[in-house]
Amino acid sequence: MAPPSPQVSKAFRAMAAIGISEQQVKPVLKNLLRLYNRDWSLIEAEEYRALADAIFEAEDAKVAAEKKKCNNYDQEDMEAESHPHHEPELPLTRLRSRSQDESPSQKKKSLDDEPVDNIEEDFSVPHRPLKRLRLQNHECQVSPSSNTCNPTSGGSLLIKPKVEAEELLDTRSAQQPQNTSHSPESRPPVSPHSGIKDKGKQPLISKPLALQGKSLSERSSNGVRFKETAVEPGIILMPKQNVNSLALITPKDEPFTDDMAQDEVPIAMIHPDESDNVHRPLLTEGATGKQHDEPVASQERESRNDTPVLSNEGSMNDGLATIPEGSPSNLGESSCLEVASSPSGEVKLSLSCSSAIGRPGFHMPNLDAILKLTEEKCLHTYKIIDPKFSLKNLLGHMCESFLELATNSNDESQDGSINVAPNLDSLQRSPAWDAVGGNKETLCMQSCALNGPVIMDCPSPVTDPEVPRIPFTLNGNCAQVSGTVVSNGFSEDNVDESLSLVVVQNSDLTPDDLRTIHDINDIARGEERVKISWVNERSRDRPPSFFYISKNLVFKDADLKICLSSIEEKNCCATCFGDCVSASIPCACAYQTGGKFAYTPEGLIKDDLLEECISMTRNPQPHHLFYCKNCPLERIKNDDCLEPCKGHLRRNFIKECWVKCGCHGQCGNRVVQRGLNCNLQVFFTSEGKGWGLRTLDGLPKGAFVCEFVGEILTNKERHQRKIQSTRSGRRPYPVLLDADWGSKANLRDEEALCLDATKYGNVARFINHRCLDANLVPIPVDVETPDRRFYHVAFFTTRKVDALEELTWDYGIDFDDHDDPVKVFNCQCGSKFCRSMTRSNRSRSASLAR
Ligand SMILES: C[S@@+](CC[C@H](N)C(=O)[O-])C[C@H]1O[C@@H](n2cnc3c(N)ncnc32)[C@H](O)[C@@H]1O
Repeated sequence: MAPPSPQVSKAFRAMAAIGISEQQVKPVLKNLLRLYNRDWSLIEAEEYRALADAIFEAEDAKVAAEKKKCNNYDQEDMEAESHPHHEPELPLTRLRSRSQDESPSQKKKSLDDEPVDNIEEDFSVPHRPLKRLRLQNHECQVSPSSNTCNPTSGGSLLIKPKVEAEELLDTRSAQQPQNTSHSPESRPPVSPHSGIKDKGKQPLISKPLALQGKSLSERSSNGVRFKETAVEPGIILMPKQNVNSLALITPKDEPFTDDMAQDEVPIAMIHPDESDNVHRPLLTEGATGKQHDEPVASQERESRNDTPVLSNEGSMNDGLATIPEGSPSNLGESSCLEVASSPSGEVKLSLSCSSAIGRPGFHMPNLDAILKLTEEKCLHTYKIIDPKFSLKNLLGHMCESFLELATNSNDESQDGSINVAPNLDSLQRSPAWDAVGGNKETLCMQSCALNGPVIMDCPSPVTDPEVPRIPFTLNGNCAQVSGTVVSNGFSEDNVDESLSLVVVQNSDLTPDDLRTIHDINDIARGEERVKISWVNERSRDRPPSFFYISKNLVFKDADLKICLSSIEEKNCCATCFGDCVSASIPCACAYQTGGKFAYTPEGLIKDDLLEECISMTRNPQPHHLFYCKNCPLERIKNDDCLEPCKGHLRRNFIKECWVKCGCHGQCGNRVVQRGLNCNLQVFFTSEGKGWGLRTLDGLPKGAFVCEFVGEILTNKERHQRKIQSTRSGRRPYPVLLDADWGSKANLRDEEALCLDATKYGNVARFINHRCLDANLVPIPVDVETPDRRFYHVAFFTTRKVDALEELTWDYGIDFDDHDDPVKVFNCQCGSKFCRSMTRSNRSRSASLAR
């Protein structure tokens, strides 16, 4: 047993001095370390004040949760009596839950249940049995007994979507007492990749809410448990109530959630001075939509600090120069900030958020609430500690700065830092973009004000192409277009496009803009054998800009050599000729698939192999799993609280013939390497999933559709990107190549690889997730190297797929695993087995029961 680090011991001692036991300290400290990215100075500051606060709040919450629990139990007892035969309608997942209950993972004790002796171990490299087992497609829960490695085994695949996504608390957690009995019926459905989902098997403070402003949401039998889920960026999160601006230091971007239970108050808050009026609407008296006549954009000095605020004075229609500042790195790819000023010194700011377009359930939030929530996010993200901080003031400062810079002729930033070009999104929404095709002037439409997709008005024709204009309105709730209020998504019928246009010079287009324009007819830009069209029947959004590659490419550090010399006799069929699949005796390449070729002569994957792959993916058994002693995924976190390997799923591999084989290029055992051959289309989904991929032709069961192509990264690089993407707002879509990690002890970081299609990728980056019954299954395929640290991730149809049906695969997300660093989205897959859906159903019924 390794001793705890001196810092940990010191923290224990400091807490002991104020009467807090190590047992109380440990879980909170662990999570603070995570939250603070192991910045001990934050924890040690002010005599460990943050730590003490978090512990005290956790204790308070325990009491509150206890009360709630009692209430819920009473209610549930009543319900149980009135519905004694209620069964969840997910036989598959229930079945799996049962097996999970029997899994060794279930024997894991909760952190707080551990004897005091074990506490120290948590702060050393864990060589003890898993204290928590988690199983997902990518980070699977495993049995300690399965710590064996199968060199021929496949690996699990992982999409880690949107690390920058914001988190929501799981209201179910807040509303339901923790089920410690783990009865299968009471469990939520599990990830098809996970096989095991053991909620409540250990109390965990995944984030010290005292320092995040989050409320306590759940209490376990012997500790506090915070449950969170995530929501993708673009969704406006509304705190329910009791959420005040926090004046505290929070090292990570952990925004408030809209699932905060009503009686929960964020911990360690310092309430802002009410007299500060921080929650006054940014734009006053403008909620009527009468923007043409209303005065706007004057500077009204705030009494407290003399910063200008935005109010409605003067006409915004005359002489306003619009300066869109499309800065994806700051605002996210679907947002842009616009600054408009008039010669008389009036300045207005407008935030466009196109990701709200077409989002189901979109509604106009209250402006006060938006300001409040944004302030809270600022407080968290930027560690602003002044309780008087106000977004309104900040925006006022921005207007001031704009005026200063705009009127100072010596300031060089006029040409540099303020971009007169529209952002990409604006271009993409342009109805006239196709028509002008990148000519001297380009027309684009701006949409969406502070609070959603609002079409902006453009009453005056543009006369000077050097000064693009987007006269617009920001009235707090919605804007008017030609007399029609458009408040929720594009209402194309109502839009008078001529009034919503702005002239932008072609020279202002970024390379990203231009690339997107080139992609109009073929998103693959000729890189594939077939063209891939795209269509958006719901809005004017265009697909995101990225570099299309049809083959994986090493980014930098990946230790991957593809060389002929590594292909031995046994790895190829040098003596074959013609078509191996039609030969009477299977060649050496069929060895990996049990001496039978994986494909039929028609090029479909054979049914028995396919069914096995599907079953393994949807319902993995313990023997499908292995875990590494020193898991690269855990190691790269460089965490004091190094967790044991969460496990990896074995999969069946397909081995295709290749250049060292004697057969010809059209051999039936060369399917994936020939690339995609289906008529696919990228389209904008109607369910709020963004873009998706569909097939234009019907596909038979077992057909190869495409592979997941991207940059080959080490997981260390992935981790670094993840951190960067959180800052920049870009969304990484990595897929782990962890099939063979177990075959080598101490895999070096350069050997632990994954694929990232965020910037360089193929059409697979558009395939959305579907829980359990997806129509695609990913299968690892060996082509050019027997080294299974790298392989192709190929998608095959799990059943017959109709023309125009969306193609989906199960990312393996465990929507209930709030300890997972992957931030999940609000699943809209529509499957009756949707794991996210059943969770919210449970949440709803729990709240009904209250
Ligand atoms: C690999 S991308 C798929 C393409 C993506 N829809 C787009 O527009 O680029 C994964 C992202 O798509 C969205 N997504 C995928 N499946 C979803 C689902 N079932 N429900 C909601 N959003 C989904 C999530 O935002 C996720 O982070």
